[in-house]
Amino acid sequence: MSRKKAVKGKGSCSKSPKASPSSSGRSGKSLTAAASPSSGLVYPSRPSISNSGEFYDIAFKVMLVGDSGVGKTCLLVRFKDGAFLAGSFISTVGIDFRNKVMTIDAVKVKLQIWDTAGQERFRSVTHAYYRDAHALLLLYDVTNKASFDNIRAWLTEIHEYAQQNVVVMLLGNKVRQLEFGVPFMETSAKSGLNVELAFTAVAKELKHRTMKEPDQPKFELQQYVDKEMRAVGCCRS
Ligand SMILES: Nc1nc2c(ncn2[C@@H]2O[C@H](COP(=O)(O)OP(=O)(O)OP(=O)(O)O)[C@@H](O)[C@H]2O)c(=O)[nH]1
Ligand SMILES: [Mg+2]
Repeated sequence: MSRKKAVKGKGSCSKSPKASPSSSGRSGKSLTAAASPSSGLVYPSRPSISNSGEFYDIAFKVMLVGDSGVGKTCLLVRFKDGAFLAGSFISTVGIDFRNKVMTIDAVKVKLQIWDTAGQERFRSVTHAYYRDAHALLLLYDVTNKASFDNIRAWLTEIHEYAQQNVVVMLLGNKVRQLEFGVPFMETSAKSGLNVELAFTAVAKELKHRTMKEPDQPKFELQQYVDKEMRAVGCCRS
């Protein structure tokens, strides 16, 4: 299988407005070029020159959808650049994309990730891109009930505009928002998700408080939970 180089898109997390498909900027140009193959799936046959210079074997289009403010742009920036740009919220205008090449089972997989505007007024723009998407990440904000209540409406749109076999994943974002000033984690009594961990973490905290050794570092409950979740790939049942 021959390899192709990935072409860079751009994006930012609440930093600058995104280009709409009609814009003439760099993003707008990338968008036109990337949107053209109707199958969406790309099996490159020969290498080509690009900005990012990364080779890949196979490419997929992934779309981020969900209410405005749930954190789609931030999630993409975190995934692409490993950074969280906190600060004033600037809503995405239209649609934009960024590429990331990952190695999955020794295969270089390029994800072309489309960051859509959650605002209602851009819906007709984003609908046009659903058809080519191989996967949709549907986000809600765990601190915003309305964004969760709207999931059903988003799924209706997805069923209407996306391909039938599109991969859909629901993501509850902002789980580290500690606005109540207490450690936080998500659990599921039904699946068992994180249940063991929740009780273990509390037991550890209590034990450390009770049996405090003077030269031992302070036990940080949230840090422990984060570390354990990372160690098991986030989810334990
Ligand atoms: N605490 C916390 N804040 C977040 C998180 N993700 C995003 N935010 C904040 O939420 C706000 C909205 O984030 P965006 O990523 O711009 O939201 P969006 O879904 O792209 O919104 P639209 O572009 O309007 O559709 C910003 O102020 C971010 O800093 C998170 O995981 N935790
Ligand atoms: Mg955005």
